[in-house]
Amino acid sequence: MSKMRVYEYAKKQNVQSKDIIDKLKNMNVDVSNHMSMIDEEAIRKLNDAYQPKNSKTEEKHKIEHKKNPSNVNKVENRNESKKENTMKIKKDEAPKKNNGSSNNTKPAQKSNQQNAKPAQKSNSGQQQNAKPGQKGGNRPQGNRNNSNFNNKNRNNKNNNNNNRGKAAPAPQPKPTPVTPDKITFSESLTVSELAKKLAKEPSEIIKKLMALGVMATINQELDKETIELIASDYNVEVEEEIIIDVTEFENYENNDKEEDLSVRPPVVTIMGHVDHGKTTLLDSIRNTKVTASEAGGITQHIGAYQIEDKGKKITFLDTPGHAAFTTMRARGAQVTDITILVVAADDGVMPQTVEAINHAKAAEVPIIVAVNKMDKEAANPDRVMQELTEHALIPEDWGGDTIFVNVSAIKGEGIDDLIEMIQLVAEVEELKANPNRSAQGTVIEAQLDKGRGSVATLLVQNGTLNIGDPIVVGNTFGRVRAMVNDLGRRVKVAGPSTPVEITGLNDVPQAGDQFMVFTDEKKARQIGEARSKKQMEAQRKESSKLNLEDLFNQIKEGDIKEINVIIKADVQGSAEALAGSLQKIDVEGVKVKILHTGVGAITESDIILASASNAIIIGFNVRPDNNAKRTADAEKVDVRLHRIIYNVIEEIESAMKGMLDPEFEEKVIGQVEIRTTFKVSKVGTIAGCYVTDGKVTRDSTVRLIRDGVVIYEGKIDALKRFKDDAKEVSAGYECGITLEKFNDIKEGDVIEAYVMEEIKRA
Ligand SMILES: Nc1nc2c(ncn2[C@@H]2O[C@H](COP(=O)(O)OP(=O)(O)OP(=O)(O)O)[C@@H](O)[C@H]2O)c(=O)[nH]1
Repeated sequence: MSKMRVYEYAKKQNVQSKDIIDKLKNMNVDVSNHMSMIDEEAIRKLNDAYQPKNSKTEEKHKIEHKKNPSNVNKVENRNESKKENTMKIKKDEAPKKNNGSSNNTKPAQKSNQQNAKPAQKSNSGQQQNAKPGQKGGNRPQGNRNNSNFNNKNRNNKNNNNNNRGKAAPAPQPKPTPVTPDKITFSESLTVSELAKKLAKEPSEIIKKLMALGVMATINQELDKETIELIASDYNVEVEEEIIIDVTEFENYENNDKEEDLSVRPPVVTIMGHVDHGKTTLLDSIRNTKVTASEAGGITQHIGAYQIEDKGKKITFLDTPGHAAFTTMRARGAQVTDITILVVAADDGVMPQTVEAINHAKAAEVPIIVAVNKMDKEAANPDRVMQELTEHALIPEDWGGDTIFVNVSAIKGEGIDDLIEMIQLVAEVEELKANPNRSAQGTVIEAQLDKGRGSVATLLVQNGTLNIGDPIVVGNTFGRVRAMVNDLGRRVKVAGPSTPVEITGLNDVPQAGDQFMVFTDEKKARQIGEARSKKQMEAQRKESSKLNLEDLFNQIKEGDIKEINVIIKADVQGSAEALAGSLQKIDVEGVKVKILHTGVGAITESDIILASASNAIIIGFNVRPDNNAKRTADAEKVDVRLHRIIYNVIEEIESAMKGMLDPEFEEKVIGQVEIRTTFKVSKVGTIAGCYVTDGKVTRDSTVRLIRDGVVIYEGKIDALKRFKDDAKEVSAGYECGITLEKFNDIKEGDVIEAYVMEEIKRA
């Protein structure tokens, strides 16, 4: 073809006809409109003009994409596909260039080398060919930049199009995929993913796995060991990429330098046996030190408080008891720096004293012993010391290193000494933090407040917390809206070891949850949501795991049914009380299993957990949010809302009774004596009877007893009174009875009639 019309050429170059007309006019080629014919010479000139410009246009596109931020995603995707495309082109181009300049990855290089031979052949074949245009299709694609080639082929429109348009499929045999030298993975790979990475067919991998004794399907996840095993079979190195989980607080580096650190107040927990005076001691310390200095301050119970003595602060956790201490530790929170072990001087070491010692020791927290109730006549501090030595708490006076302070919490005696000792231990411990960084710490308490929403007491352990800080607390997030200290005063900042009550979170976190401040709210939200999702998944996994284990237990224990319950309450205390009461319900054969307890409204995640584990949700003084309601309807989850614990217990108890398979009991309804028998052909033996006790009914089950031995048990075939069928015959009457498929009836036998009755559980 020697000539073509303007619009044809425009179409070929993917430009407007007008552009072609303009260009031609600039070249002094006379054209009038898009239908005008252009000759070979003009086409050549146009080709020259368009070839370089095309690549420029591409460049321009790229730049434009980068400039336009709204296109970010698109650009990334395009770049992705471009990358892929580039890889493909490179592989095919490689034989020609074969310098690996644009692709440095090993596998690609290998592929280059391997492909080198056939491609060279194809190239040389082309060189031998006098008319390259005729064999144009055989050339590896990517020729569009070769203007020479294009020019020489200008009379072959199809060829030209192939070369100019998308990469033409190379007719040369598809190069066999090359096994890479090294593959990378993170966490795990499925069989098909591994096959792809190794450039093998999945079936081949499955066969290899079979040979190793692993029966795997194509979508099965393989662990590191198996991946390594398979890869080593192909001499491929495996590298595991560790993906840093941004949702884990531990993954955030704590790069405080020594010079950034300054002394922080100690955080003290008081533990001891019941009634040994923990609460009185806490109050006593607070009263002597707080109210005195902060006259007029209305003390607030926010779960922790601070006192100041000689310019030095001490933070006390206001939640005495081992439960709080251990719950926090169980959640990975180490908040206590010093433990005060209260032992009543008149009572000595008791079981919970020992428990407290063990908790403190396990947490490696130094112990100060406060020997309390010294005002009592029966006080015997020496005995306390003596008993504690058995638990490796040896007083300094006796050559040990445990500080003992004698106090009377009720009289406020010895409190100053105790505080002095706390300061001393704190000094030895060199407790430090960096106040000039974003805050992190632990939740001491959290609850849902009717007016204020989620309220959490946070203990700042490092950094300084400010009003307005974007924060992630456990699996919740938000912005610190307001901060109130232990005196009920609004504060704007809270430094290390300070307890503050904050509002502004989207949900209620749990005691012991960690918190962390982030630079912006978006990030906080992202991380908070991701953490919540992660926790939900973990919970779901946990529940299915538990169910499996329970299944096993059920088999062992003999068909025990259980009722799965999720409790959401307005305060942690109610949730725990309810959980405790429900677990105490005693219905034989059924157990209550508390899957989850939490504080706050019933959320969608609760419903999903319930749905996944077939649980009932109990809302105590809380209600489901709208999302939760919708999901509950969709998932058909039973949500019960209550305000009185007793009602909940009653409801669950009856549910538990209803759940049981009905239990039947045999109830004897009558006795019948056989006085004579008749043999009737086709009917069998008819017993002529007399009902001696109760009655016999047509549908009762009967036992034929001879000399005290049951010789038949079954149904009545016919019950007759004289010649008529009877429904029932009562004591004192005669009747005729035939038994189902049983004729060996003898005079003197006794028929016992009974029914099975369902027993109502008490
Ligand atoms: N005589 C005397 N009585 C005390 C002293 N300290 C506490 N008590 C009394 O001991 C009892 C128990 O005190 P709490 O402070 O409630 O003891 P607790 O260890 O907090 O008790 P639980 O909270 O039940 O574990 C109360 O009747 C107090 O008044 C003291 O120093 N001297």
